[in-house]
Amino acid sequence: MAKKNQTLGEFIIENQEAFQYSSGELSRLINSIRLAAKVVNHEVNKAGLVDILGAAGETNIQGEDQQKLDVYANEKFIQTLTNREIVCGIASEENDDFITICGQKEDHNNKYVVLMDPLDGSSNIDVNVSVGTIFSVYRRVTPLGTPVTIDDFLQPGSEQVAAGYIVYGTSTMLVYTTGHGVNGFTLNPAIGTYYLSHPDMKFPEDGNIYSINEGNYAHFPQGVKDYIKYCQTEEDNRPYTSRYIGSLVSDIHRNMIKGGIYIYPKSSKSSNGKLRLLYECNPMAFIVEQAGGKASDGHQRIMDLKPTELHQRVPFFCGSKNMVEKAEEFMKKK
Ligand SMILES: O=P(O)(O)OC[C@H]1O[C@](O)(COP(=O)(O)O)[C@@H](O)[C@@H]1O
Ligand SMILES: [Mg+2]
Ligand SMILES: [Mg+2]
Repeated sequence: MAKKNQTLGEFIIENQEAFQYSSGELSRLINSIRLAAKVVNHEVNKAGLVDILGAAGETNIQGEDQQKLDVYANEKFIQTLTNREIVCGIASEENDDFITICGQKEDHNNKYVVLMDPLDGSSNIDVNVSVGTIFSVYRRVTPLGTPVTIDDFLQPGSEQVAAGYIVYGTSTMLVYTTGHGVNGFTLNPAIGTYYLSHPDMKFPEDGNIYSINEGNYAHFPQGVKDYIKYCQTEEDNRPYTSRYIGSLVSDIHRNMIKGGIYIYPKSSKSSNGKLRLLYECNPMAFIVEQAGGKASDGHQRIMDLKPTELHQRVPFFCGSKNMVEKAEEFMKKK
């Protein structure tokens, strides 16, 4: 049983056996993410003092202006994961294609691939609003000793062996699952150690917070418009409260603690919405489901979707189980 204030290191070792493939590699992988997150956290915390604010001057494959912190975080996570000899491939929001990691012995014998959003909530970096990092881990499907292929990355979310996020907010927290519940660890920056502050996190089945960028209302499907009206109607425990930070990690983290629903739907401006299936929606869906919540594209379970492209986007409905089911009812009607 997870002991409050246990360190992340202790927790990882103690729970290693629970992992079906436990041979220590996944523990080393989580440990390397823990380390890279500390390095990024250090930079985030002093963002105004060092030359890390603003655009980096490049655009990524999504056509977005990369922020300096996007590039910095991307480099730190790739470096740390590569140095630890655990991954055979990495895919990132900031890299057009996946990266093959052949290992120091160049034998392609590592078992895991990592997909990541190194810096989530980029539009909030320069305005000192919380941002995050999201990661998703799979066992490779191609034979050991051969270079990874796209097949190792295009696996349905239900095949994830671990997923998590780091939120760089008023405090820095690492929240993750290996399929045995969800646990949250808070970083004590003075000593650089994460402590178990949120054992066995549970997503309330109901809540009264809805999170959606209503600025796009005119372009939303009718089902979403009707659900927003439902949230705003004076009835039962409604109207709900509208909360939207604009950082996926922070919006879902808040809703997981308080109860609520986050929606980034498709719209007449973006036929598949904005969020990326492989390194935003799948990992958040794994965590949310492990905490008792629900995640779909408005119709189908996110983790049942068969990915076809590295950077594909999907509509995302995620949060308290009863609230997501209500929103899906409205989507069905239209
Ligand atoms: O500004 P919008 O259109 O509401 O989009 C906000 C959403 O886009 C994101 O910033 C996309 O993620 P990145 O910042 O990693 O590109 C989410 O974190 C957030 O929920
Ligand atoms: Mg993101
Ligand atoms: Mg990002």
